[in-house]
Amino acid sequence: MVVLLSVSMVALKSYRSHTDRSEIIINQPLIKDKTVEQSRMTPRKKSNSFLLDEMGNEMSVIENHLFDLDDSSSFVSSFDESSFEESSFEDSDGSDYLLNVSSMIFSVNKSSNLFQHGCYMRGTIKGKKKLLPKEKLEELGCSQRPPKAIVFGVKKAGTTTLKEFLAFHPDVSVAPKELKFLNTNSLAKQGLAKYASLMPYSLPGQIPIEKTPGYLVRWKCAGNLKRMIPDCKLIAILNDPVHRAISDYVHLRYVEENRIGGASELSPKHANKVPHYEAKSTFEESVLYPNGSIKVWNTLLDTGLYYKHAKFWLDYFPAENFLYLDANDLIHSPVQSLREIEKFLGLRTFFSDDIFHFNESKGFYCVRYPLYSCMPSGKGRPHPDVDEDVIKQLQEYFEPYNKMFSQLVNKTFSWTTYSENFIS
Ligand SMILES: Nc1ncnc2c1ncn2[C@@H]1O[C@H](COP(=O)(O)OS(=O)(=O)O)[C@@H](OP(=O)(O)O)[C@H]1O
Repeated sequence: MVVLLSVSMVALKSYRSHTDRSEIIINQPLIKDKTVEQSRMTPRKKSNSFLLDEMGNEMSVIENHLFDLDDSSSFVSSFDESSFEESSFEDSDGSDYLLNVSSMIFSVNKSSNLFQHGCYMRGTIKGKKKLLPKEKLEELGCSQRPPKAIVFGVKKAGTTTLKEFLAFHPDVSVAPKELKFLNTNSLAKQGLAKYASLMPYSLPGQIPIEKTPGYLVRWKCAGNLKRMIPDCKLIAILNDPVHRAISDYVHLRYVEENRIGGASELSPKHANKVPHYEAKSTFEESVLYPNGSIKVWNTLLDTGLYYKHAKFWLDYFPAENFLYLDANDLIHSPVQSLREIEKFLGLRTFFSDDIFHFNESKGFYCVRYPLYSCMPSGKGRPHPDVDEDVIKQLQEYFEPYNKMFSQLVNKTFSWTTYSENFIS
């Protein structure tokens, strides 16, 4: 019990260190007669650990944090009462320990608006957002508005993570799913009102954003968007085209083998179109003919011709409407990428280092405050070992296009030039 109380103090301190208006109070220890260590070793049940939002909804935050705990073996092995107490009061580490606390329930004071985000309550069950009551929506001027900005590229460059990160900004309202609205002419013809009806609610001052990373390479989307939202801002995150192709290949094989949504990408009806996807049993076979020449028409590769795609879009929107980010920056310094977006969209500065923590086991930054959020399990799949000569051949193929793209957008990317030892 003594241990539980001391852990409670730590948790309280951790939250307070992050917000002035923290109203979070410890409600009660969940497991009264176990030590923290015992409870940490117990397989977690959803019902064992949750956070209540203002409206009394369970939030998945602690559940997610527990997932993290399983990854942090060094912490588990070094854990004991004294080390916990000793190190837990260090400022930056305190909140990490908070992530590992499973043995209590927090409740949020009803007067706190810590978990309100725009027209929603954030972080209700399974991370879903819950719309505010109707009267409140009216009072705040909430409505479904068409996007003012779109994350329009590129598939497998970290767009989901970017969207998840952006969703924390108080001045944006992000569509939780890819709308793919511009992909289909018949849908796009239904116009702005239809587009808006698919978007999340936003406050008058918020920027509504959707992310569909396929837009960049589907050229008809440019015309469809221009007709509806001629001043739309367009953001793309771009990774090394060789790495991207491998990631896309892994994704397609997974889709194919599991026959899940998206299988149409491999459907034979597309086989005569150029470009189209081809994912054979190995990556090498997918991108090279038996004689060793490159299948340039394969969407796995065509998508990485950023110069070609960006140039096409420039016929529809002025250069200042585009922001191209380097995926490696998002991986290594998410705040830098997000600040670039804030500047581009004219948003106030919100993102800072203490919002993120580096998840060692995933190898990526995740959000740790105000709610834990990390990439879903479908991301970060292991990549196959690709023949080094094939990698080199693809790098040689892409490099001239990478350079042309850099000139076009006046920016150097970490993958613009492949050095001798470039690791894909
Ligand atoms: N936090 C973080 N920072 C930077 N990059 C990250 C992060 N999380 C995931 N990833 C990488 O994103 C890859 C998936 O990209 P997308 O989300 O664009 O995929 S998708 O097009 O929506 O399917 C995914 O590719 P794979 O590793 O091939 O799965 C990850 O490498």
